[in-house]
Amino acid sequence: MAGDGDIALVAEGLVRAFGSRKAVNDVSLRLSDGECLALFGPNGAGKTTLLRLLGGLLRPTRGRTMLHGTPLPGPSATRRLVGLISHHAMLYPALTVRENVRFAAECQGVMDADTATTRVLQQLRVLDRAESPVRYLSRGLQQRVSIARALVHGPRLVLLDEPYTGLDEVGALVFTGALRELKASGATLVLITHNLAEGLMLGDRAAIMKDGQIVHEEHAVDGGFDLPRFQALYRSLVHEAIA
Ligand SMILES: Nc1ncnc2c1ncn2[C@@H]1O[C@H](COP(=O)(O)OP(=O)(O)OP(=O)(O)O)[C@@H](O)[C@H]1O
Repeated sequence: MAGDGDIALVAEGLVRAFGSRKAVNDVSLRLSDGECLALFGPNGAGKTTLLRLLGGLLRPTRGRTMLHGTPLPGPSATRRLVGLISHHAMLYPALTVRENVRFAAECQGVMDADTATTRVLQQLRVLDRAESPVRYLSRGLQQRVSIARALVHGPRLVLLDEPYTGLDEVGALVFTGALRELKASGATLVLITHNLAEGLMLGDRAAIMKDGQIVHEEHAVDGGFDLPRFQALYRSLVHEAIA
């Protein structure tokens, strides 16, 4: 699309219906390289559905998503640019940490899967457990391995659905560091979290979803957000939804 050179992700008029219910109802977004959108909203607002549409993991009922000018879901080369991190570890429990991550690297066509695996395990501070079968790891460590697996191929669009669930303080810090590095390398991030402080810390932009629509969006000012003001705004929108 002309003029969209630095726009990594463009979503236009996305609608996704399940039966007669529209889980996502006319959402448009434009995200640049290195930008992080923090996405908030009450349960059932449509956040996960939107994330899956943005990653080309779900086909929209209407509208389209373009990643660097290529429609999603697109060819596998384009799909390889996407990494999804959720709070479900979805690892092979009998395989070791290294085997799980290397297998993902190989499936994603990474040239030197061994080196990439070691690098990402080091980044997530789980290299010392590389030869342990995943089933012997605590839930928090399993979550770090699942993050490593999602990042091993160096995705340019990283979709995060409540990724901090199950991480302790150290795990959360290590993970935040990894996300900052990703952003600095130019990856585009979309982060769903119910923790406003956490989301606003990483986000350059913040959006609130309600009933399938983005009802509020704002950019960070001077590199940050006014947390108390945003919390009050969020509560007023969500309480209005409950009333
Ligand atoms: N596969 C599906 N089939 C039918 N309905 C679905 C499906 N996936 C999602 N929905 C419905 O779409 C709506 C939005 O769900 P979604 O999971 O996107 O919300 P969410 O904002 O991520 O919620 P939460 O904060 O609870 O994770 C809900 O009403 C949900 O029941």
